[in-house]
Amino acid sequence: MKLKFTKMHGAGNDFVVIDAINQKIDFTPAQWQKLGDRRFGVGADQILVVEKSDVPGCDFRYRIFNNDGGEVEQCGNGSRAFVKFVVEKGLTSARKITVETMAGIIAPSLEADGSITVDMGAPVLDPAQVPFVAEGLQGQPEGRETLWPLMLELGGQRESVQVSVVSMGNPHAVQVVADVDAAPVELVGPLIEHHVRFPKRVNAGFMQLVNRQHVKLRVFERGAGETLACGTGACAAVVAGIRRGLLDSPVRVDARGGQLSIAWAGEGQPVYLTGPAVTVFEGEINI
Ligand SMILES: N[C@@H](CCC[C@H](N)C(=O)O)C(=O)O
Repeated sequence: MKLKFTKMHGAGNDFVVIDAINQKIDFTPAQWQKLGDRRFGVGADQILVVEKSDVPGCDFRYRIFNNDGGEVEQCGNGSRAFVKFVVEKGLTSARKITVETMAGIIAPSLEADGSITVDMGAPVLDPAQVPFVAEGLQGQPEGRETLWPLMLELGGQRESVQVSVVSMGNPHAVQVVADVDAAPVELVGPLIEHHVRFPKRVNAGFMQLVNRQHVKLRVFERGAGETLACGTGACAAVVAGIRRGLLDSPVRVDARGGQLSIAWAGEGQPVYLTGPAVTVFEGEINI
């Protein structure tokens, strides 16, 4: 079939966005992979699908596929692209929408100046629900937060790293590093992503503290590798930093592909993600 798509990005985290309200979509994992493939397909970190929602009060349903073909629960940068897409395509005239995701309901708003803020919902902090297997491990209490040791096999050596575990609908393991540019993201990221204590795998964040309201962040994403920015990763990192008493809301997050801003008022409260969304081009592919 010929599929119409839009290529978009949010701070360099790139997406193929598909209107599945006006096109019939029933793809296999191999077809999602082809759309995400930078050589044999279009190329993207994630493929975002716009559908109608059956949930009362929800404007749309938002589905997310990593470029490895797997469907996942949430994507923060993608949610900004989502609202821009449905407004630009005339699928809604509202600028604030409610969107059903696999992880619950989120509410992105497109402002007149083009900026987009998303109510991402409250973070999940119970390790078992991340999910993270904490049994048998001794967490290190630090303020109200617990840091968990993760044992990694690095070139025949065993090394322990300390991570905070947070779910923003999808799982994150965040560690603080002294210098994010020197952090071994490509080496350590896959080991954390596939660590046995994360039964659904995990997104691995590496955060450098610049000051109490400014961090630098790199994320090795589950199912996509290192991306130029990760919206839920930025939310999780800031939540972890605030809980550890290292950061104060709002926090500027510098990713390699752009800048995000995260605000969080504390436990039980929603996380607000603000940043850009850009339409790059429209296309059609035989799939
Ligand atoms: N880039 C995203 C996250 C996409 C999903 C993630 N790789 C996962 O598997 O959970 C973001 O901006 O949040």
